[in-house]
Formats: sequence, C-alpha cells, structure tokens
Amino acid sequence: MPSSNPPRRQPSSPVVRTQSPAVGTLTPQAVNAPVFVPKFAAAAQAATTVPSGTFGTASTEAKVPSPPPQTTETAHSEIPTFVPEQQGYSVDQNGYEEQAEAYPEGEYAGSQEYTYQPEYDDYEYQVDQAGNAMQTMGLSTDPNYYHESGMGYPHDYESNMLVDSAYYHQAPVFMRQPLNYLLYTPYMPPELIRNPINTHFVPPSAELRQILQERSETTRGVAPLGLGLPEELQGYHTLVPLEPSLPGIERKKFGNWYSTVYRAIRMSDGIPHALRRIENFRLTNQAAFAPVEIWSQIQHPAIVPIREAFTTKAFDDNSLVVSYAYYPNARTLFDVHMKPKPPPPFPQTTYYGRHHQPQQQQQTVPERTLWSYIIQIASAIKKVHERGLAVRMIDVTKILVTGQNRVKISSCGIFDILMFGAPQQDIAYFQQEDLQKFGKLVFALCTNNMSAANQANLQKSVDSMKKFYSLDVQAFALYLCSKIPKTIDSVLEMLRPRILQEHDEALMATDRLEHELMGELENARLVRLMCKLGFINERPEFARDPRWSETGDRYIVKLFRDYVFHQVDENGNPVLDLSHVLTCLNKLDAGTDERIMLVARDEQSCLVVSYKDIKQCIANAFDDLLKSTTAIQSSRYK
Ligand SMILES: Nc1ncnc2c1ncn2[C@@H]1O[C@H](COP(=O)(O)OP(=O)(O)OP(=O)(O)O)[C@@H](O)[C@H]1O
Repeated sequence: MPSSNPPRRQPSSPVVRTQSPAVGTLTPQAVNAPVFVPKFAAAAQAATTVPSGTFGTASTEAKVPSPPPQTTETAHSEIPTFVPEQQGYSVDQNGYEEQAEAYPEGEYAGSQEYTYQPEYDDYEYQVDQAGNAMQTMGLSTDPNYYHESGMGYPHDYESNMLVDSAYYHQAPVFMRQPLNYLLYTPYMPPELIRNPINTHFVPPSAELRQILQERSETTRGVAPLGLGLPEELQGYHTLVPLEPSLPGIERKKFGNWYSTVYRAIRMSDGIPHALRRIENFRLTNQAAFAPVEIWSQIQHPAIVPIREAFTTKAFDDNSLVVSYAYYPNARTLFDVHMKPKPPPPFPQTTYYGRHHQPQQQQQTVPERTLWSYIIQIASAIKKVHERGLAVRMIDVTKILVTGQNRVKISSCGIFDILMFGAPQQDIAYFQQEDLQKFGKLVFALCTNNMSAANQANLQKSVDSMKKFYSLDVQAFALYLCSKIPKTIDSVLEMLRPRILQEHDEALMATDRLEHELMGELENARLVRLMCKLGFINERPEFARDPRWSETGDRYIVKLFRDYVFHQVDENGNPVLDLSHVLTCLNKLDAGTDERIMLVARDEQSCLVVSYKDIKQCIANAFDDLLKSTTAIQSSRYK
C-alpha cells in the first residue's frame, strides 16, 4: 500500500565545525599544548582513532562524533504495516526491514490502514540564524514546545530570540532540551556520592525502604478489640495505645499523674496524631491552654510539634489530652539504648566441637551517635530558651528516636498546662534545671544507669564513662551537672568544634534522600500512564465511535492493552509477568522507536507499530477526553 505519509521535514544534519569561532584564535603555544583526557576517554581513543606515538598532540580540527542513525525517520516510513498472520509473519531479531520487503505494497489490501500522523514529530530540530550552536547540541528552537509545555517561557519568545541574537549573537545560547522521556533519567552514579550505602542519618537504600514500609504498616494498625477505648474523642478516632498496659506491669507516672499515649486519627485531616492523656486531671481554667499556643509556634527538627490540647470525659474520668505529631515506630532513648535486651535464644554455640559462650556486651551508645544526640538536644533547648520557655522534659523516657541517629524531645508544653496557676519558680530556674537534666541524660546514656548522676553514684559513673568515652564527653557532662550558673549559649560554645561535622552530615543526608527520591520519579510516570490507559480504555461512550473500531486509528490502544496485560501462554493460560508490563510501559512512556506486533483477538490480523506511535495515539485519545472535562481537571494531567 502506498504510503500516505505527507512529505516530512528532514532533521538537519549536524553542522560540523572545522574552524574555531572567529573570536579567540589559538596561539601557537595553545596549539602545541598537550591534551589531557580522562582515563576512559584516552583508552577509547587509543583503541579507535589515535595511532600509537601521537599521544598528546593537539589538533585544531575538531573531531565531531558521527550523528546517531536517524531511526525515527526509518521507523515512520514503515509504519503502515498490516501483516496478515496467514502470510507467516515472523519477527526476527534484526528488525523489520526484511519483513517489509517480504510483504510488498498492495499485498495488504483489505487490512486496516494505519495513517501516519504528522504531529508525532513534535520536537523536530530546526536551525535558525543563531541556532548553529543549539542545533549541533541537538536543542529545539520550536517556540511551540515551550508554550505548550508551560515551562514559563514568555509568549513573545520569538521576538525575544531575535533581540537576543541581535545583541548576543556571539554568546552561546543555552536552552532547555525537550524532555525526551528517556527510559530512566540518569542520575548521580553511586561512586560520586560519598558513602552511598550508609550515611549518618540515612540508612542504606534497602533498609530505608524497609523502614518506611514498616512505618506505613504501623500507621495502619488497629487496636485489638476489648480495650474499652472511646470510639470518638473530640474530633479524633481509631485510638491505639502506644504502650502495653498489661496487668502486672508497674505504671510509671508523669509528674504526679498517670499518663498514656495513644495514636489516633484526626477527623478533620485524616492524619494520625500522638495523644498524651493525663488521667484524672481536672482543669478548671481555660487560660491554662495559653502555653499551647506559644509551643505550637515552635518549629524545630528536634522537638515533637504540639497540635492542640483539650479535656475530655470520654475515658470516664477527667482527662487532659495533648495532641502531638505522630512518628510511627518511634521509640524512647530508654527503649533503644537502656532497656535490658532479652538474652539471645541460643546463648551457647558450638564451634569445632568447643562450646563458645558469647560475651555479654555492654550496651553503650557509640560516641559519634552520642555527640549527635547532644547537638540535636542542645539545639532544641536553645530554640525553647530563646522563646522564654523551658523544656522540662529532658529525660531518656521522653526523648524519641525517630530515625537513624535522629532524636526529638516529646511531650513539650504539658508541664506548662499542668502547673498552670500553681506557685512556681521563675523561668530562669527551670532553664538551669533543663541544663542539669541534660547532663543527667548524658550520664544515663553513657553508663546505662538512670541514676548515674546522683551524688552517691557520680564518681563511679565517671570511672565507668572513662572506659568507653573520651574526656570531652566526661567534661561536657560534668559541666552540665555542676552548680556553675550556665546558659545554653555557653553549652553550645563547648560543642562548637563538633557542630560543623553534624551540619555536614545533615547536608549529606539531604543529598542522599534526594538521590533516593529521584528513583521514585519513575514510579510516578508509570502510575500516570496507567491512569491514562484506565481512563481511555473500555469507555462506553467510545463503544460506537468508529475510531475505536477495527478500522479506526484508536484500535491500536485496545490491542496494546491486550499486548501488555492480557498475554497468554501456548496453552491459553494467563501470563502475569510484571516485568513485561513494566518494560512495555517504560518503553511507551519513552516513546521509543522499537516496534512491536499487536495481534487482534481473533488472530486474523496484526499490526506492527512503534511505541512512539502508540504513545501518540494514547495522547490523542486522552486529549479528546480532556476536552470534555472542566479546565481545572485538565490542568492536573498536563
Ligand atoms: N509523638 C509520638 N509519636 C510516636 N510515638 C510516640 C510519641 N510519643 C510517645 N510515643 C511512644 O509512646 C510510648 C509511650 O510513651 P511514654 O512517653 O509514656 O514512654 P514510656 O517509655 O512509657 O515512658 P514512661 O516510662 O514515663 O511511661 C513510647 O513507646 C513512645 O515511643
């Protein structure tokens, strides 16, 4: 069948510059200067172009790599290929050239014709006066591209270009390359990321994934029945206690009160929150909630943000409830580092016939981690003291470990509510107390003993600390516990040499996380594509549309869906091969020139098309749908 393709613009062949630009002619010294090339390039050159003995000689003639084969053009010129199966069509590994010859034009009479659609060539390369540089770089100067893609180029783009080229015609023009939807966007190779496996704050990739997965699972967990928890609590529902309250376990007090922490979903936003309930607390004055307002304005990475506070009788008592941000699977410093671990299941192992008794290891916080905790807590204290408040919650059971080496002070603000109206010391007193508690916390973590900083234990604690920690840690903890009047600024001064390292680690963590996030971009692309396919396939309103019938141009989408999702094996059993689906969808999203054979359900006809064609077909069908939706909806899919 004669090709109905309209005459097509040929992409201009790359311009080979054999001369340097007019400006900046080479001096004789420059000409004779040796050329230093990266190792891999030298190796490649040696293998191909550079004869032995010519290493280091500069050439004034630029070597331009030969342009890649114009596969796009070839693919398009052969698109109208309907191959009846009876003709013995077979796909060979070398492509489709022979196959096209084996079925000369005219033989396909009776088959549907797949017409070439000129709009497939959205991003052709053009040359303009200022465009040599762009064109050799393979950049598009098509203003439509920029307008349509909404990349923020002004509408008078062309006139700007003229102005630019008039004034800056010598300067290179860098423009945005049309996004070609490559299969995967190449990003930083692991060898260029310092320690891609494990950074101070971010665990290795696989572990990170696992951790996030577990957090998600925890967030969705529900409490066992029969706990007698209220179904609804002042706008929160689905309460789950975060600590076991088993009979026989002694309950600890929060100040003078018993308290329990629950996870609950906030109705208004569906977000899980951590609710700390103070049991049997009768609050009489609404003004007691005033500190919550101030605390809710404090934003710091080492402080659990407070949301709101209220009282309730839903637990059959008078309870005060304070709502905080929830961190799934967070554990207290005590639980992570100090809680006695159960003995290993097989304490005795046999090596080569000898019994081996594993040594009981002292659970100590590594010094690097300890400094990290210290710096984060000190920074949080600084933030709070600056606001004229005191933390009052510096305790191993109230500081949460929310991620690798990340801590957050929880339960802030509660004491301000509980103590409202009671005769109290001034805030400077409590700020001094914060620093002393901070010192006690360091002692407790270093010695695994909650009362290590008590006067009676202090000398013993210092001795035990010496075994595992540097003198700096010891001096720091002793300074905090001393009676010398101090401020958080003087404490930070002691930490100054270590803060830089912490800062660098934090930036490294951001780089790592960005790197991890980059990998997830691909998922978003595929989900979007699947949504598009879902929107357009099997729509009742298309049922009578001739374009979706076997003679219509949209038929291709139907067949492609079958090709991706409805494959069967030789016995007719469904093939549920996820990698096949992902490969196909990635190629579709990339719009590659690779061609596939789509077979009709009755196996009476088949169609050879490239992913690029299918992509365009889907885009057109989706655009048709969009036209009939509201403008707001449409903008979401642009
Ligand atoms: N904001 C929060 N997000 C996630 N979990 C939290 C949050 N606040 C507390 N938790 C968890 O709730 C549990 C109970 O907290 P609580 O402060 O009562 O600790 P605790 O170890 O039981 O202390 P205490 O011994 O004083 O009762 C802890 O396991 C803690 O990890």
